[in-house]
Amino acid sequence: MAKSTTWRMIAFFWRQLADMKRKLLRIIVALVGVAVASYLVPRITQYVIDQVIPQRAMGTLLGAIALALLLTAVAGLLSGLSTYWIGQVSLHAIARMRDDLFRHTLGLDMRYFETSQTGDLMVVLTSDVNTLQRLISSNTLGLFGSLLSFVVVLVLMIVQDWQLTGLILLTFPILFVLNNIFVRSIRAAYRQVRASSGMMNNQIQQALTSIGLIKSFTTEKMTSTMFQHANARNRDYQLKATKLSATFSPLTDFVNYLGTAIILGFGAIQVMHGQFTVGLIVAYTAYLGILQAPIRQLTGLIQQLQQATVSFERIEALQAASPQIVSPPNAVHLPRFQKQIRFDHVDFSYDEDVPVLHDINFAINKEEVVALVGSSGAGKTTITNLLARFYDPTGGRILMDGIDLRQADLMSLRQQIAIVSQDVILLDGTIQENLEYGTPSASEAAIWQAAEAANIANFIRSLPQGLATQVGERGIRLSGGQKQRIAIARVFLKNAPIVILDEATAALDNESERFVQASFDRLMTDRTSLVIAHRLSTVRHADKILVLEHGQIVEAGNHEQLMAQNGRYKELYDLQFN
Ligand SMILES: Nc1ncnc2c1ncn2[C@@H]1O[C@H](COP(=O)(O)OP(=O)(O)OP(=O)(O)O)[C@@H](O)[C@H]1O
Repeated sequence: MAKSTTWRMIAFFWRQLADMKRKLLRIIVALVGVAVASYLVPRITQYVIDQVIPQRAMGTLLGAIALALLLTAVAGLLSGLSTYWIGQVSLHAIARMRDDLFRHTLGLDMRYFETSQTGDLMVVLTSDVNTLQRLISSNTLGLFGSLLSFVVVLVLMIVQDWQLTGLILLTFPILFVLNNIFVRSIRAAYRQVRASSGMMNNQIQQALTSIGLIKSFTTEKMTSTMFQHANARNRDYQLKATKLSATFSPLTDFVNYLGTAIILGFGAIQVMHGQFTVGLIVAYTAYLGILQAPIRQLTGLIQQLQQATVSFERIEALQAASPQIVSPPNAVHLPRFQKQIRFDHVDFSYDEDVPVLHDINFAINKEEVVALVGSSGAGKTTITNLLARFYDPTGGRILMDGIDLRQADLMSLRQQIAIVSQDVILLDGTIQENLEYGTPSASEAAIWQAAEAANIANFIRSLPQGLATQVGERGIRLSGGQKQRIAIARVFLKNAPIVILDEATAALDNESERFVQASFDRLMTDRTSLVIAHRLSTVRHADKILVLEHGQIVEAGNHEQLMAQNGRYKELYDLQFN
């Protein structure tokens, strides 16, 4: 599994890089340049020691040093350029991937978001993508440069002295095995560190978001003790990882030096027998460094690769999630709503075995107000969810002017529906930005008109910064009623022919309630409304009231008719009235 994921990941990156082949070629040329230069510089050192010094050739010395400097400078320039180019290529690929993933996520069904943890999605969209970014960063791709140098230098060394080269290579398996052991144990350690950091973060997040709860139940001490435990665990795991690193570094240094010792010992004996020069020993010591670098990097890369495959699998899972609620291939563009919305024998369940709506039949004619009443959990919100096509019925159909919603272009449907729900969502930004959300082309006059209609214009005018006042998390605190009226003004601007209202005026005081109610009434005028009614005034004036119980319509009619029936509606009515 892990292996095939690695291949899929490589294939994925290859596709991402497909239109950047010319840049890749430039990078490879630069890296070859670096490899050749890093081979040549020690050769010059060798030449100076073995030829120039014995001959006391001053002119040659200056030339050799100038050449070495020039080569080093060129290698530096090429290496800098390749790092930058690699960064360019990989950052482009990652940015594109992040865009694609975000767009894809926004397009997923409501059901997907309701069944996934927001925290998990955040991890995929941020840290999993970052892990992949690290994998294809300059550091890692730079490994190919080191490998290139490795091969070039190795071949040239073998040609020069295969015996000594063979001896040096003896230390490499030890280095590789040592690295692998380390990588494996440090990975286990870091897994624990990550898990415990995650736990700690969750605790912090939960405490900050439920600070009111903590204070009112005076659970500060309990909460901080719990945090202390998590923090201590995290510290111990970190320490374990640090200990591993601390042990490993000197060990590698020792094995690395073993290589130098071999060159020194073997080389010195050869020099004594006149078969080797001092310069060659110096050059070989430099080459040893060039050979050792990729081995260290390689094990680092294997570690990153393993982390990245875990991330890649999660990203793939997100990519594989495909929305069911989409426009069909030959979608009908819904013209502006004309006559009637009809629920035709609609059944629905969120989970297969728990039916929520059963055989729902009703019609809403143009400019009518249809109210949904019934006890909590009866299915009122679910009906509105189906009308906005956040979900599809599991049985029956919903028609708008005779067109099945599933046949319609989704945009053309949702643009005709405005929703005012109980939880008002204001964005971090100015009042104006909140009002024109979804209608960015609105003129200032239209904005004020909508604000007037929603009974919020006077309040906005009373603010020193007016429409430019910041609201949301970092802005001024608005009352529940003010927030709701901003949301209503937003809906006025959208000017959709159909409104879904979840009248949540219960939480408001009388004064605010009056304001909000007045703007609701204005909103419903000349529009077609489906209202989850909590208040009697709306219910009374509704053209039709549907009484829902356990997902079924048990009574339907207007207020007078239903009162006369003396059934469930009257019971609910009396309950509220008394
Ligand atoms: N996303 C969901 N996934 C699974 N079940 C759900 C989901 N949303 C609602 N339900 C269930 O569907 C049933 C109907 O819920 P719905 O929200 O439509 O009721 P409601 O009449 O609007 O209630 P309330 O007046 O309390 O808002 C309930 O039993 C509820 O638990």
